Amino acid sequence: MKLATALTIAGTDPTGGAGIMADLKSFTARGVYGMAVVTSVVAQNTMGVRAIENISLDMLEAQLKAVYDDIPPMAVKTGMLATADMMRVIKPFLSKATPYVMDPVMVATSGDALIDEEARHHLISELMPLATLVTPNLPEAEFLVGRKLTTEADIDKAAHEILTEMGPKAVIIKGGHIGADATDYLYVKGEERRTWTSPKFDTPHTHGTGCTFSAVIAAELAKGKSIAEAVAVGKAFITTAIKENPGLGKGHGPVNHMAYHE
Ligand SMILES: Nc1ncnc2c1ncn2[C@@H]1O[C@H](COP(=O)(O)OP(=O)(O)O)[C@@H](O)[C@H]1O
Ligand SMILES: Cc1ncc(COP(=O)(O)OP(=O)(O)O)c(N)n1
Repeated sequence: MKLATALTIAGTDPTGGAGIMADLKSFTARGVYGMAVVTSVVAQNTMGVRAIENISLDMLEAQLKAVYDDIPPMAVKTGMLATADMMRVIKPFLSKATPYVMDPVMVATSGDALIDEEARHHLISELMPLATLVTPNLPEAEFLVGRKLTTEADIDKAAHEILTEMGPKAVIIKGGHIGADATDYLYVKGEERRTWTSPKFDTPHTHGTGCTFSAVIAAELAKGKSIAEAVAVGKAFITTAIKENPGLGKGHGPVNHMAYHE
């Protein structure tokens, strides 16, 4: 049986809610064969981040070569990339020929920083031009354009700036942080804006929502879906996953990767 393949390049979460663990669960839930390259080992749980140990650059490259020499992925997703040096190692493995979803992870829900200042800028200048889709939440989009975004018009303007000045094919700005609903705004070069809205659930269990959403989109792109089709599945998946969260942990609990069925 032939399966689509997807690779995540990201950090870990030993409690399984975010990072590589959430990505692999999401790939599997969407029927895609998942592979994973670890960038940082993160001692974290639903209450916060306790310690971070970055993988050496040699080991990072060795993992990437092991994957690409054997099973080149049909889509790639990046999450936590802690330093600019790590991005320099990863960049040669990314190509515009393979769909690439960049989740510009900067800070965990707990408020802990996951990547350093130089890395934030390098993400924009070096990796973003290669991305098929970039998936910032509102604070990440604000960092990208360097100003506060409070209205829909602000979001439109920021998205056009990201597309024209930073070079990805598409950007989706996730609005979980503003408004009464959870509305996400997708902008694909040369196409009309599209939005997806779901009810905003009043729950603390949103750990790993960004990881899960972007991983599902990468899985759908690996199957050959269009960006808009992939986002539609991502939105339906994450909405159900939050709604049906398993209520685990003492802080911001994880979502349910097994709840969504088409
Ligand atoms: N409380 C919530 N209820 C419903 N959907 C949510 C909620 N929080 C986030 N989402 C959705 O989950 C997806 C991932 O969002 P995330 O990266 O966490 O962004 P944000 O930080 O803006 O919430 C988006 O589709 C977002 O709209
Ligand atoms: C290793 C690792 N990567 C990313 C995150 C952030 O997860 P994300 O889904 O963006 O959002 P929250 O977990 O902050 O909801 C993480 N915590 N750990």
